[in-house]
Amino acid sequence: MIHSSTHSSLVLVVDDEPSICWALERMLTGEGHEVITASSAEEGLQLAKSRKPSLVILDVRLPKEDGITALPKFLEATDNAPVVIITAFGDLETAVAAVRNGATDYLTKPFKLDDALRTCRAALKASVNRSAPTTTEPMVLDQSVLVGESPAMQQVFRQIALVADSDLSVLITGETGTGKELVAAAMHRHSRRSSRPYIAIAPVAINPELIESELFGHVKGSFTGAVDDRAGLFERAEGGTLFLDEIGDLPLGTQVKLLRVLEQGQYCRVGDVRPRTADVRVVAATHRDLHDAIRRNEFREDLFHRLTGVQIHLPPLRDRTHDIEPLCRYFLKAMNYAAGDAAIDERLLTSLQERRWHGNVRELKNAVGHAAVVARGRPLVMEDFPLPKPGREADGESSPALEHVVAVWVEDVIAQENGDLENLHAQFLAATEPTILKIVLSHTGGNRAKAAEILGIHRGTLRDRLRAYAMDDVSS
Ligand SMILES: Nc1ncnc2c1ncn2[C@@H]1O[C@H](COP(=O)(O)OP(=O)(O)OP(=O)(O)O)[C@@H](O)[C@H]1O
Repeated sequence: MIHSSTHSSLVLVVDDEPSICWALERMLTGEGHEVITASSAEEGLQLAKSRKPSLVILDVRLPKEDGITALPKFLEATDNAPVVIITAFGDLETAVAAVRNGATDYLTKPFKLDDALRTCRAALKASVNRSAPTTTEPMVLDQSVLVGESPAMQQVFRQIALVADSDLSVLITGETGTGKELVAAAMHRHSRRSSRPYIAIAPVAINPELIESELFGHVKGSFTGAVDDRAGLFERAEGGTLFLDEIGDLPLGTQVKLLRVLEQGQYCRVGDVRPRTADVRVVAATHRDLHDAIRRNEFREDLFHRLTGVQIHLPPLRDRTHDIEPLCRYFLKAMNYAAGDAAIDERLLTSLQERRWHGNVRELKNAVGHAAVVARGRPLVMEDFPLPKPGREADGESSPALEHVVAVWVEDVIAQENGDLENLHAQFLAATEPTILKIVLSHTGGNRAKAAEILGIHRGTLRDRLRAYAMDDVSS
């Protein structure tokens, strides 16, 4: 429940949709404010000059001059009153342009009145300490590479726009392939650090013994192989942004040192006692549940709080099916696909929206690429798409941990058996099946009929398998 504000203010709403003006007017007069409305930027500016409102709510899509272009004029006309931008076509570039041009906040249609109210209240409160925007040059709205029309992505765009220019550390969460790295890059691109380096690394990809040296650098002779003084990533990213992917896999010892950088802005090269100062914004990402990692003592709680100045969550693609059409169109356009907009019809779209997409946007992107090659310029059909990536349907989540273990196992076998690799599938079954059989049989108290039912195999097959693994003694 939202509590009422105490002061009455004059609010100007500029929107060419009467229903929006009406809803906002009702909401704000209910709060004790006076509301005036205009249906174009020109009309709104006249009112802004003559009435000097304390808050302007400004739509982006207006009949003649658009809201983003008109925004600096509203700031001038109202002596920097807060402006909340509203748009039905919120994309990242619009959000960033709005904030750059001096908007206090950003709302995407359709919005909940409660959210709008909260935003207006915060904007009115902020108006007291408001200073002029640093730039009044309208930002060029270029093609966004972070595609999304779903309310969830609109919320992500809004968060990026509002925090891009701050130095708050950011934690981006979401399943694999949801676009975490893309969000980190967008945040850097739209920050005042954009002319400085953006460095992305995944600590899991680095030899654990070398992580600290990679991050902080080392001095000559500090360990075998340290033949020279070497700058680490913090030093190389000076003034810019460091993106740490899969932060949940960072060793505990390194977590302590990272915490120090975040808290004190200082670090030492490995083997050196001289602290160095870091001016680096850290953006981290993880697909893991860090609360769970904290419970298991695998992740430091203090570091978690330090990293989450702001948390941005990217929902799985199956929970934002609205994004599937614009993403497909974007990927096809990027490939210059001949069939253009006709490439996807309603039927295909429905089938694509029904898929689980366990590999999220990455899987969709690869699938569209595959389909485009198969279809060779004609409109796409479902048969052109590769089979779905398997995932755990039971809880609707893929299991990256399991995937990882399997990947490590397979790669190990390949590395060990180098030349004479054969029967890999049988080897994998032999390595994993006894465990499954043992656990299911113990669950059924040794009842084979029940176990076969749970496993979804014939009782005779189960008997043969147990014999093959010399597990005959587990029975009933
Ligand atoms: N909203 C989006 N618009 C356009 N492309 C996207 C979007 N989201 C993801 N992609 C594309 O999908 C692929 C995967 O994205 P990305 O690497 O950012 O995901 P991730 O969440 O960091 O994955 P992982 O956890 O596996 O590292 C990339 O090719 C990226 O360009």
